Amino acid sequence: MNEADAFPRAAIDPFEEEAGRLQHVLRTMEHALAGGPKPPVRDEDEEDQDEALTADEVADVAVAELARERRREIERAMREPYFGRIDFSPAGMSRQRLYIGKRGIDDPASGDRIVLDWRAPAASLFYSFAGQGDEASYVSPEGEVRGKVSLKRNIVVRDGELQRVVDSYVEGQDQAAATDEFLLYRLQDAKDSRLRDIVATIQAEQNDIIRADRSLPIVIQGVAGSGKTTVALHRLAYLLYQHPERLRAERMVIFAPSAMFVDYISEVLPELGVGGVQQTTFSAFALRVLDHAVLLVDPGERLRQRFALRQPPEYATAMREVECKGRLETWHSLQAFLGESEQSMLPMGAAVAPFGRSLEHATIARWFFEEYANYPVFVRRQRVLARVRRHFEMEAKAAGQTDKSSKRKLAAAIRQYEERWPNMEPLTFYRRFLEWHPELTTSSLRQPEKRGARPQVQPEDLPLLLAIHQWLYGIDPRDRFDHVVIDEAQDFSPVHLQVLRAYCPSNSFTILGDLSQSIHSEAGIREWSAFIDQFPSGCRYVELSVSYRSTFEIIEFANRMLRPFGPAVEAKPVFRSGDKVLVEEVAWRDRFEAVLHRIIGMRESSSTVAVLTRTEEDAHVYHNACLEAGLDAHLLTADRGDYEGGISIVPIYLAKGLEFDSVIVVDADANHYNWSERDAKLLYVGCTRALHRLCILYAEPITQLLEWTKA
Ligand SMILES: Nc1ncnc2c1ncn2[C@@H]1O[C@H](COP(=O)(O)OP(=O)(O)OP(=O)(O)O)[C@@H](O)[C@H]1O
Repeated sequence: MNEADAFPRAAIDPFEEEAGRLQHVLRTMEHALAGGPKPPVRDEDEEDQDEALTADEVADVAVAELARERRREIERAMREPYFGRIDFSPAGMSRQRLYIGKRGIDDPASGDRIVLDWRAPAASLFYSFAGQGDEASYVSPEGEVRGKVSLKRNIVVRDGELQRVVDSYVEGQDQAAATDEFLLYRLQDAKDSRLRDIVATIQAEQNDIIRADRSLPIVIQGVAGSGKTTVALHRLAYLLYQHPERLRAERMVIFAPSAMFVDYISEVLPELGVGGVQQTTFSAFALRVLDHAVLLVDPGERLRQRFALRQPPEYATAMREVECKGRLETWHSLQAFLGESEQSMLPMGAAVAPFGRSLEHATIARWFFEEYANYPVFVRRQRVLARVRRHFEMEAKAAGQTDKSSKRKLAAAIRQYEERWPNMEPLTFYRRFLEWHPELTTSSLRQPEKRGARPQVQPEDLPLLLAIHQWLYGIDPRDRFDHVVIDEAQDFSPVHLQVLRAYCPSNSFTILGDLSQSIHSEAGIREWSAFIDQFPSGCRYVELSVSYRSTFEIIEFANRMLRPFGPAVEAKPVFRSGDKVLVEEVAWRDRFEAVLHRIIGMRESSSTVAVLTRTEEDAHVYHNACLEAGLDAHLLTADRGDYEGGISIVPIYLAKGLEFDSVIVVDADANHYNWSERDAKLLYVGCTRALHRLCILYAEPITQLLEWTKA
């Protein structure tokens, strides 16, 4: 796009200039639509005849579908063809006006690129240029391109109409304030029920992560609301654009904390034009790989126990087990156990052939332990059995024993030998491993199995079961990933990562989380080094400290909650001021009335409002109160797979990762929140869910955690 300016910019009002340009781009796109290949209209009879299509017809259908998709893309892009412009003069060359959009657009007549895809190398200028001096550069496939920027402009187009033009940098003018103006304008919007893309306002530190080298694993510690999840999704879209030959969407995965969260983030990638990326939870992935041979003990029950106000006595033991199962030492111990188990995998004695020579144990052992040593155990078994079968068949042939009854004898001998091999179910080995470690045996696995019922395991058993599955079966090529994103990674254990690394041999990982939000502490990590150290050949570590979600007042308030509990990376708010955080005492008997009153007030200006309770039991009670008052409120519990927006009643621990325009934290009293790091983190998570308004209700005695913040 080497387009020289048609008009000297100073003489033209930016809005008028962009309105003219927009018309030109829209006309070009209309021409592209009118001139492009028209998909043939198929009648219903034809559609019914799919099975009878010839190869040429199949190819025609594929071409027609491509044409249809291309038209749909252009129609979508016409609603918002671009969102930014940067005027850049590469050294020794004339000025280029670069328009940046969600997708690249070409002028079909001239072949010129009139809009750059946001992921294109030159588009990086739009995100990395922060207006300190006019020098800028970007890395193109040919090398670094240096030059000067003379204009950076944000442009809002909705449904093909120009709405707003904000210059965040104009050569020779002091524009420092305008840099944030557009971001603030975007952040002030009320959000709907889904996470959205941020292509128009990606910040320099986020851009750096999105475009980071795919071959180096990256660990990101980001404060609440710093855009971790959003950035990870944009990174996937970027990597796919950048490496179309090496990466496939279906071989990329994002591990999210819950099915509800998967639903909440499900629209970002399609908005970015990316389909097919796997979005799942670790448990769902593990159960699928294990072919659902085990059932997960109700995960909701574990959460209810973990966040109950008073835990049963056996809870502490269960949590010690969780912690222990996540330690790398346990994984190493499992590997040692599996190494030893290998010795007992091969049946003792010879494979006795019905005709001719039998096979000595030593020969079979050489195959199993030496020749096939690099294969997973089950594959070794299959290869050995195939070789034994061939040997038996050859011996029978040599002995002239090829009639029907000899064949039957042969088959029986092979079956007999096969039956001497031990059972190769991962769970069998896991049970034996637990016998080695009685301190790790969960009550669920100790229970006698009902006939035909699938055994139940806890979430922390799954990584170890997967490790055994890998040892037995290796990795199915269909389960290999080109890139793995782990969100809320502070709740993953070192063993989770150790096991996942086998599914992604390229070590292309994006791992993100926030240690200040680690409310499942026994299950997760305390330091990022627990992950970083697992990549001896290098791993990048980045901290994101600016929170884009919440107002200045909310972030300041939430930060105070954690201060007594040691060093944490504190969130820095974007200077977006809003309402004061309201901390209000209510009489215990009036608490429902107070909440209803607040919900109704907040709902006037918020599309999403959440009432955050300390326990799931409380969430049920508040939900009932809302229903009785005629409010259409949704109860979010651990087994829910979708998130609907509107009014939500949620236990605080399930709200992690979500956000709401307004949040009411209820029952912030000493009975519900102790002076403890875990409860401080719970309140921190709750407060940082709010974008615009935060209200905290308590009945005396107020929790010390709040008392402290008031001091
Ligand atoms: N550059 C940006 N421009 C506009 N909005 C942004 C930007 N970065 C983040 N946001 C917004 O901030 C909010 C928080 O983003 P996100 O949920 O990705 O953060 P997070 O770090 O994963 O938060 P948490 O750890 O609290 O779950 C979202 O509404 C997102 O759209």
